[in-house]
Amino acid sequence: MGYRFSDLTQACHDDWRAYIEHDFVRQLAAGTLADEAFRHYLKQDYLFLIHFGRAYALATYKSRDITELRHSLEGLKTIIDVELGLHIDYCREWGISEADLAGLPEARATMAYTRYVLDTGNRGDLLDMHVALAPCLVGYGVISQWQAEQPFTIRGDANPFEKWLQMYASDAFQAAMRDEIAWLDARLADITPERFEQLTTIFRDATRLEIDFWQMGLDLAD
Ligand SMILES: Cc1ncc(CN)c(N)n1
Repeated sequence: MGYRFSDLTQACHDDWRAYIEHDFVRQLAAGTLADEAFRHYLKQDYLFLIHFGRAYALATYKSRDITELRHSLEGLKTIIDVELGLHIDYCREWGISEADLAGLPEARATMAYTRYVLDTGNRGDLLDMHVALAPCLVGYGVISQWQAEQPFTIRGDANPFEKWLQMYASDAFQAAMRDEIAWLDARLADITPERFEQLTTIFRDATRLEIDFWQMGLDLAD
């Protein structure tokens, strides 16, 4: 049959574009996002990343051989060492201490998205799990590329969110995104149309939950 990752984004085209080109993404790129919206997002993203670390740990547990184990471990390390470590330092720069982060109430959008991914991983196999994780890892890499192409994007000191933009444009993050796409392409190459439909549902659900996460930031929703 020969499916690829791009077939998933194509099958969910409208939701995927609504996620990649969301107002929150545009305002970050233009440097016009309200500070409070960004702080709210940063706090909830800390909780999100903790649960995503757990999800990658589950993917590691579900691995069947050394290749899968290594791949899942790379994902886990990207979340814990690269993203979460930078995130804690970055929150401090925005006036949010580790003590603040430790006591945060979880917003409903955070709960819905993270528990959806964990549930998908629990009941499914490694491919279900990676497809549920793809809007996160691949999505932010694609968002960074999209922002780089927009005429309204401001880079450098003039943009208060420059460091956030840098993180997802970084070679380390972009390489992790490419690896994930290659891994998915290899697994999607020999699945049936029925299996592709199942995976499309998971990919669409996770993408829509990412949209809700951006919106939660804009609305300061709890
Ligand atoms: C909600 C969300 N989605 C994705 C990412 C990028 N790993 C993130 N930090 N936060």
